[in-house]
Amino acid sequence: MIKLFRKIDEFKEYRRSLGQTSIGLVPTMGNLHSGHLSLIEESSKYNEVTIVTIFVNPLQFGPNEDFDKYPRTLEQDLQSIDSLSIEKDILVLAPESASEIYPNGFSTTISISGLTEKLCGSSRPGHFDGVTTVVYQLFNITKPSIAYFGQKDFQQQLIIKKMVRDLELPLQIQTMPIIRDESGLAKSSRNQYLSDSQRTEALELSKKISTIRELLQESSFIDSQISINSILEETLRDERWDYLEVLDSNNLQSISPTTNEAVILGALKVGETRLIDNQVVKIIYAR
Ligand SMILES: Nc1ncnc2c1ncn2[C@@H]1O[C@H](COP(=O)(O)OP(=O)(O)OP(=O)(O)O)[C@@H](O)[C@H]1O
Ligand SMILES: CC(C)(CO)[C@@H](O)C(=O)[O-]
Ligand code: BAL
Repeated sequence: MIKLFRKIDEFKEYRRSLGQTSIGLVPTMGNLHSGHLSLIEESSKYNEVTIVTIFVNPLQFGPNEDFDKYPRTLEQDLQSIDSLSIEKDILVLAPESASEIYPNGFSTTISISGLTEKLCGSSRPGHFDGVTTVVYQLFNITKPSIAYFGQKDFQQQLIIKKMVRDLELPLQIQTMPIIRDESGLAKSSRNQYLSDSQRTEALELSKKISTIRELLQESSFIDSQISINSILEETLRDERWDYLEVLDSNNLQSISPTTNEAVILGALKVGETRLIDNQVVKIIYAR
């Protein structure tokens, strides 16, 4: 059964009636695609009740970003969830206005330091404060046992895990693999801004990341370092690239001899659309 809530107070009352049952949370900004649906399916496999939140959070958008044009497609989203034919309960919380989440006078910011300054944090100042503030608020409202996030937003899921550890929040965080289309493009709501030729151009992102992954897999990190550095340097001369980096997947620090897993992260602007992607790879230090 799918049950839609547009008012937080009504949702909270229903949530109280559920008591201690296992609850999985899937926070989204809507315009659901197969990436989101994979999180919903995973949650409903392991939990009695799944809560999907659909909220385009104004706090995480910068002044010149796409908050106004971000696709809002609630009817279609409900149909997509329905088409999964999940037998367990799915609660969809889609607040009718931002004041449901941030009532008049709300003036708190949750701000995590350390992981938030680089990559998307550096090109989108304040973005992660907006994300952690809304996610904390959503955790508080929904009180899940576990929450599901996509690896596509790699930096985001690390930051959320850090928040949960630091504040000792009583829930688990599960990160789910990136769902891609047949061409290798990571599914993203923003893909729909792309023209056909831009979709082709967007493939540079996953291809470049794959090239670096292959280099890391083929040789030891020491051996591959020179070729990787020259790819990074050459790529970043092209202004469409916001970033392309190889970092320790645990803490987003530079790779060191104790790193056992790396993540290659990239952000590419295709026309007006900024897309992100990443791949995780085990590091080989010597052969
Ligand atoms: N391709 C994907 N595979 C797996 N999870 C995904 C994918 N795309 C998004 N998610 C996850 O779904 C959750 C909600 O993401 P969101 O609603 O921002 O979708 P999105 O498609 O990433 O949108 P955007 O285009 O704004 O980046 C996040 O945890 C995100 O990481
Ligand atoms: C986690 C999230 C739903 C918070 O608004 C958003 O950042 C997203 O969709 O990844
Ligand atoms: N999935 C990340 C949300 C954002 O780009 O604002």
